[in-house]
Amino acid sequence: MNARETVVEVRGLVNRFGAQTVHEGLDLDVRRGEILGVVGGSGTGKSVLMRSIVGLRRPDAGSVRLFGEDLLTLPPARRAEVERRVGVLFQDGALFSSLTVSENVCVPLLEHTALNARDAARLAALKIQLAGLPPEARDKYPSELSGGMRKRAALARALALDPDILFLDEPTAGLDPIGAAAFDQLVRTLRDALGLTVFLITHDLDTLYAICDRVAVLAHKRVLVADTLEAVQRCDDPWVRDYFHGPRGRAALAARGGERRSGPRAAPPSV
Ligand SMILES: Nc1ncnc2c1ncn2[C@@H]1O[C@H](COP(=O)(O)OP(=O)(O)OP(=O)(O)O)[C@@H](O)[C@H]1O
Repeated sequence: MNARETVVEVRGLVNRFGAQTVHEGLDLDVRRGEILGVVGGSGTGKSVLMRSIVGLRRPDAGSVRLFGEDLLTLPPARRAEVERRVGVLFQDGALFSSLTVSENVCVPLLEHTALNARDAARLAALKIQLAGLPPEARDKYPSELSGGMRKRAALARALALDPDILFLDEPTAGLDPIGAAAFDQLVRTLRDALGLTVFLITHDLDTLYAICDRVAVLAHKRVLVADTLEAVQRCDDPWVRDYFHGPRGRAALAARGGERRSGPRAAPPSV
């Protein structure tokens, strides 16, 4: 792994919604093989940043390069090739409610590969297993799953096409502490085993401490700092101070020892 190779390069990003400016000259690099935690107060534009990177939103200015390519200027066939290297888990999971877990995972396989239905279902079964779901989950509908299982089903779908980079938008939100810890470890195991790069939006301090190599803080319409957790914590910004050194930040820090995942998780700071 070349830790310095950049797989996502965002430069001078500007995103506006009417009179509201969400990003103003935002720069960010994501390096191959890292788990980058993306944090920031509610509404600072973490999801909009993710959508801009994966080509779901055309920014008002600036450039986004994914694997060296600007998705928005690529011809459709080339764009589809790059998109195949990207797995996305949206905040709400975004599973099709009328399809079973297996059918949900088959959707990208049938859309982007020449597999027939039977082979797609076989491959989907492997992805479902990889995401830590039992075989009996395959034929269940999303409404029949727990929140944690739904996240895993969405992860299985995000992994369907063997992506090189995984975008996860608050994957542990709403999970109980043990489920959240297990999901974190699954993400790290997948990164280690598959050599994935992970862009992980979170409010969860425990996730940052447990699995992130670097942390990017969104504030003041840009990335305030992107560095190791230790370096970020030294950043002299009021939001960073409150987030990391407020009561919940201290609780998460105190839990960093062996008991980190067995005790209560720090709740997200109110933002
Ligand atoms: N399609 C849209 N139309 C208008 N405004 C939007 C749209 N999408 C996002 N916004 C606004 O952009 C801002 C950033 O939204 P975004 O969802 O990226 O925030 P976030 O940092 O992910 O927040 P949270 O942590 O609460 O999920 C918000 O004020 C939101 O209302």
